Amino acid sequence: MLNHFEQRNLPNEVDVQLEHNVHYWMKPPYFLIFEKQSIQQILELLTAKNEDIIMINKDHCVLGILTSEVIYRALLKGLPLHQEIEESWLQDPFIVRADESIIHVNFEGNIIPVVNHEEKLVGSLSQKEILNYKDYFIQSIKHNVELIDIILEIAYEGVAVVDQHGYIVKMNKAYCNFLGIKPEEAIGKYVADVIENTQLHKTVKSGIPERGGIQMIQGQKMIVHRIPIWQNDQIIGAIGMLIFEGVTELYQILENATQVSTANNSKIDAEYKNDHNKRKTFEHMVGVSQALHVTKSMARKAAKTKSTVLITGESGTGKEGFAQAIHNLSSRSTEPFIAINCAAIPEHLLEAELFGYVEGAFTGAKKGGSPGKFELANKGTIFLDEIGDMPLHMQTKILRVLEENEVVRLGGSRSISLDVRIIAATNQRLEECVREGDFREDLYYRLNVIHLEIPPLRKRKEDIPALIAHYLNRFSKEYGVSQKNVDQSVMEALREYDWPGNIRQLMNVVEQFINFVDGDSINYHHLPSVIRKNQQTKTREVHQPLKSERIETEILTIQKALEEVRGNKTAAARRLGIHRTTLYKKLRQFKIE
Ligand SMILES: Nc1ncnc2c1ncn2[C@@H]1O[C@H](COP(=O)(O)OP(=O)(O)OP(=O)(O)O)[C@@H](O)[C@H]1O
Repeated sequence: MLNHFEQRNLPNEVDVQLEHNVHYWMKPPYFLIFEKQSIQQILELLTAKNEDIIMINKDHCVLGILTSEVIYRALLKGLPLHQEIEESWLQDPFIVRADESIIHVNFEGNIIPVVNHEEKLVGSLSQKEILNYKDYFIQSIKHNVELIDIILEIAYEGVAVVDQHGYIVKMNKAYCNFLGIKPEEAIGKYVADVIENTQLHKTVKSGIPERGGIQMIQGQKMIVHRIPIWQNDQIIGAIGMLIFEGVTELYQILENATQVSTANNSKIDAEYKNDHNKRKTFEHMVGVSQALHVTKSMARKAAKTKSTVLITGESGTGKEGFAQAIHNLSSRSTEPFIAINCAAIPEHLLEAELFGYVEGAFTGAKKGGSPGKFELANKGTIFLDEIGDMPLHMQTKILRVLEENEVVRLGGSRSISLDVRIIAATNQRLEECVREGDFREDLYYRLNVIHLEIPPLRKRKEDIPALIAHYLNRFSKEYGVSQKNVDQSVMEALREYDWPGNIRQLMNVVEQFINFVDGDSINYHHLPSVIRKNQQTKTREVHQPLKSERIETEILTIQKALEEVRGNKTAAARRLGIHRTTLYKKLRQFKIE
């Protein structure tokens, strides 16, 4: 009887992928039978196995499932036992692919055939196996939830979580103890009715994270963090944390820390302040978006290598900041970081700037000559900004320096060997420049060893509230004015704006707020007119295709900026927070007079 089973060429185990890459191994036996069997043969098999049967062809492709019910019905009709099974008797099976999640498996029916990507049978799943797994899955979810609860409960910090409307969904023991209430007296209530002086209901509206804020609770100054929770570009709630046991504990920690630092680290501190504070590190790159985290983590990896890095991104996205942060994290951090903007230096001076010159190399050359940026960057890093704007003949010379690791000063003949790490940046699409013959292909590949693409601000809007808060704080300290609050309508307009000048433009807007807003509150009418207009245009044209909408907003923004400065392009570029060359490019591209 068993010769009806065909198990040749079938794998011993099948790997069915579950959620989160958990794998489930299926084991034989397979309840299989080839096509064209007689009723009698099938009947014997069903009696022996008490399972439904998967019918397959010679290629192990599933033809269908045969149930005992169908066979008995055939016999009742009076069909002879030697009658061959007909294809029409087969039931369409519910098939699962080997890489599918078992969570989504419909477990009606006894056996579910599992097929590979070619639709060939690779195994089967029984109802029992699926139910076992579902039990296991539910248990593991329960376990994770319990684990989170335990972590929250043992934490010293008070933790409260609110939903997007400001209603409490979780409050741990530490917070409840501090407030002197039971969790059930807090959960489901509006947070402002439970926690004194809370701002969490505002955090879910503004999206501004606050770390180390001071909040008076029960007459005591508490240190709090308020962190919005984002999901798919939407705020879905916020977490509030009470840190330490009030400010006294913080002072204690601070005192301990400063004692240690003055005793042992004063020299290191002074060096740190002198050197690092002048330059950016990754901590200076503010933002909470996934896109920024991914870019930072790639850049941290790049810092550990010696390779050339090409940073691309729109103007004002932070390319130079990233270049400095990479240098500061690299083994060259104590050596020079020399930046040069290739677009800002007139073509005839660029060569002398980069490679230096010897005495008498040209009229007006300094006595004794002068080293170029490459020499100055020796052992450190040179940052070649706007490399896409470099003239072709200079590209050839840069390539030679890269290949030979040495420079010859202008007018000189002696080669000076160099050990310089190169980080180049551009806001142009270099592949296109290569295609159009404006950029050397060999130099492009030489520079593009590690490519870091910094996303524009409009593609990481979660960063906007954090950046606004950061710059409000920084500029109010710099200008010695009191902290200002941002009205919700202002934050909405700022979040909706596309920021063509990216973070540089955002900085300028915040600086204007600090300089021109008299009271403590920044309201809608304080917004620059381009941002107000943008929001109005967006609301009007919500049904238009996204691309044309963005272009139109950009044109409006540029036109408005030009009007405001009576056509002065340098001033308009400054106002927009973009480089002058970028403005010229955009004027040409959009045919703005
Ligand atoms: N993530 C960030 N957090 C805080 N400030 C930032 C961030 N990214 C950029 N900035 C600030 O924005 C300004 C512009 O950054 P940067 O000069 O590095 O941009 P860029 O891409 O090199 O611009 P360009 O292409 O015009 O030269 C700088 O003042 C920088 O400090």
